[in-house]
Amino acid sequence: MTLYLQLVSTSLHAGSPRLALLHLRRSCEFNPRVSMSSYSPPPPPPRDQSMDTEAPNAPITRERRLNPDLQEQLPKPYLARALEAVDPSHPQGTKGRDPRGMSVLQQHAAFFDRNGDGVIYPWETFQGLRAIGCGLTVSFAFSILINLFLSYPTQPGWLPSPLLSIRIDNIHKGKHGSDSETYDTEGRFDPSKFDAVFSKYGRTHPNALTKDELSSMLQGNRNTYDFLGWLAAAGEWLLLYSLAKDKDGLLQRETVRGLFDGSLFERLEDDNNKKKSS
Ligand code: HEM
Ligand SMILES: [Ca+2]
Repeated sequence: MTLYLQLVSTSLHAGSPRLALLHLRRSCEFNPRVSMSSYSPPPPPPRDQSMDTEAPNAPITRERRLNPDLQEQLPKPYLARALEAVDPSHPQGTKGRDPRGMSVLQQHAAFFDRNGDGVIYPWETFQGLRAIGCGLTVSFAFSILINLFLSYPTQPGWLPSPLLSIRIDNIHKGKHGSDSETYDTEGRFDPSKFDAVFSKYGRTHPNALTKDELSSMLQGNRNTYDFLGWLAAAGEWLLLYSLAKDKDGLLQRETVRGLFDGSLFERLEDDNNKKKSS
């Protein structure tokens, strides 16, 4: 092509516009031999890294994976749900259950409000624990511990409750650190955090945790120096594991989803009543 353009200029200088025109047309014609041999593809555009969930220099991000396709499995997974504990197989939450206007965290606690007055006394926690199949000693110890821990932060004012009552309207104030962050600060259910429990730690089964995986999760969720949070989270998850693991020793995703909205407690109570009456 450069050759033809040179010929155009020579022809013009030689006063031959027709010849110049001919060379100009040739220069514009497609010449596959020339173009194939000298063609080099443009460099690929730089790879878009903005969606990466793994950083090469932070191997922990490769070890504890996120599910990059969650939004194809559940609408708006980033949106914390106030009333329903949703996941890809339950996009509407627990079917046929009335949340009674309560946040997902309130529903979790309300199972233990045995007379439905919005307040949980230690003996109600004890009765609730007994109802879902906990032994006498465990129920006694946990009812004291849970009410000791949650009573003061959930009171409406500065005064502590002498009877260690827990107020369900303020239960979000009982949140502690080193948890899975599935409940948000206001007690909603965050589907993306719930999914991360299993994408990060469910290595042997995608939708369940082994005992060892549960222990790694408890370690992984630890915030620095948050000793109370470590203890509380360990107490919650280990009690859950002992109550609701399946026959293979796995903590199933569906069991944990039910834990969050409290429907698991209702199911365990039913199972326990059936066992007693048979
Ligand atoms: C069998 C009884 C119970 C079990 C197995 C249990 C288990 C759990 C688990 C596994 C969590 C999630 C923690 C995380 O996201 O890492 C949790 C959170 C919570 N539970 Fe329970 N729970 C029980 C009873 C109660 C009771 C009686 C109350 C209060 C009345 C209560 C209040 C809370 C609160 C406030 C949270 C939020 C903690 C946070 O995310 O920081 N739970 N529970
Ligand atoms: Ca009550």
